[in-house]
Amino acid sequence: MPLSQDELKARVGRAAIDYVRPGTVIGVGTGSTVAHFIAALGAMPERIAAAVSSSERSTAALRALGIDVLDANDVEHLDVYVDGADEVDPSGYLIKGGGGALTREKIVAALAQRFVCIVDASKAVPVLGAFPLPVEVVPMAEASVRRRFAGGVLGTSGDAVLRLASDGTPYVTDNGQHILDVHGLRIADPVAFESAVNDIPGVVTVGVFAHQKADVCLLGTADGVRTITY
Ligand SMILES: O=C[C@H](O)[C@H](O)[C@H](O)COP(=O)(O)O
Repeated sequence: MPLSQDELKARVGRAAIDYVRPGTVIGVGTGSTVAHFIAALGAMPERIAAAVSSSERSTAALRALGIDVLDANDVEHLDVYVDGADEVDPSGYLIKGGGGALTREKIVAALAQRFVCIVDASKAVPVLGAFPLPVEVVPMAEASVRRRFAGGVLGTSGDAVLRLASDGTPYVTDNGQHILDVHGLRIADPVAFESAVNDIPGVVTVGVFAHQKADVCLLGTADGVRTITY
């Protein structure tokens, strides 16, 4: 029987423990794949000293396991940051933010020496953009940012849709902002594209992680966990 997507996520979550040195402070991402990594952290015989977390959700899960969570302002440097992704391309460039945590994820990733990305094989793509690109925006800029994507950014245009919560109201991030999910993009140059979107007034963070790309990707496949180093 083929392995379920969740089992592939669990395998890479457990495999990422090999990149964690006991006694260090590490960065922890957000999402269903990271939930498996957090569970594995809790089971480490020699524990980490503490974590810096990228979301309220991950903070709660870490604290429930007795793991200390530090404020990012009190940490200058992390050995490693472990997080999932919505898409990963052959260079280790990512789309992230499907779970809404992109801004804090980028902040914590930027503190780390090494970004270990954990994904199941369905996330590997030749070119970023099939997954609707999350863009965190200040609410008063939603219409102008939407128009900018409709008009095209670096030769690719898309339909930016306001993300809604389950009750139909706008989804609100941990930072009190909204998210536009941009459909129909084809991101040929992730580095230039990330910078171009960050320059649009009202954009808090774009979910392209090119300046904070993965250094290592643990890809969960039917044949086992594949390690890709960029
Ligand atoms: O905001 C959420 C994050 O970027 C997640 O890492 C990403 O959406 C992947 O999530 P999952 O591991 O649940 O597929």
